[in-house]
Amino acid sequence: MIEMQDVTKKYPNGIMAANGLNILINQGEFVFVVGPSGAGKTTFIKMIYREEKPTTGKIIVNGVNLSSLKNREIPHLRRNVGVVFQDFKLLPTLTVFENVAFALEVIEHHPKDIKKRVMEVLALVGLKHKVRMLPSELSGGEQQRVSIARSIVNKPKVVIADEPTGNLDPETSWEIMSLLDEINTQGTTVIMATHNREIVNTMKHRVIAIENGRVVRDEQQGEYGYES
Ligand SMILES: Nc1ncnc2c1ncn2[C@@H]1O[C@H](COP(=O)(O)OP(=O)(O)OP(=O)(O)O)[C@@H](O)[C@H]1O
Repeated sequence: MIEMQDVTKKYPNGIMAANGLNILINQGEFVFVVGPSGAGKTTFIKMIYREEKPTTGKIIVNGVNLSSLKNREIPHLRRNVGVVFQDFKLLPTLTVFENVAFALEVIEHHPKDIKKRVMEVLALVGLKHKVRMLPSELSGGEQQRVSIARSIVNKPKVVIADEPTGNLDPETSWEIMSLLDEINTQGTTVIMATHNREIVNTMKHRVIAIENGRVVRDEQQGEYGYES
């Protein structure tokens, strides 16, 4: 359901952030993407939601070949691919409710349906009681919960997370991981780039290691495999 065929990515400065990626990720998998700093993890993730285009090669997401995707079709792709960032990327002037509703409203739902769906996902992430608050009034872990709620509000087939626990303490990181695990258990594919050794080694999911833009390891129930 996510497939990369001979994908390369050369940035204008000449850096090859992807150098012959061939990867197949099936619906419902939970995949950790690991590797040293600068290895190409973020580039890999950005190419899946078309934030970056590959220089050569083919990427297929949910049956859609991203190379032939027109710009006007990108919003449709983004609704099927939820994205979670290390720094949350919430809109600071919008409330918790509005941040989540904003992601949904683009599909022109009835206001009553919007409210129902937003409250449903905020309940799932345990934040029903903070709907009127602004992101600045929340802890880091709570902000990440809002961003997870936003990522799943359109019931995407895939959630991709780039270092979602990078700004969080260990306990809060585990709370976020159990949420992502729950989302995965319900059938959503989860792809997560991380430097967190303990999380990778404890959760025993598929591990894809990238170094210099190449897959150097791809193991089921894999280990983090680096020192830190
Ligand atoms: N927009 C860009 N323009 C030019 N070079 C870039 C750009 N984005 C990333 N790079 C380079 O591509 C390489 C891969 O970067 P990327 O961010 O994908 O690595 P990463 O594995 O996510 O690193 P980290 O673990 O530090 O987040 C790096 O050498 C980086 O400097």
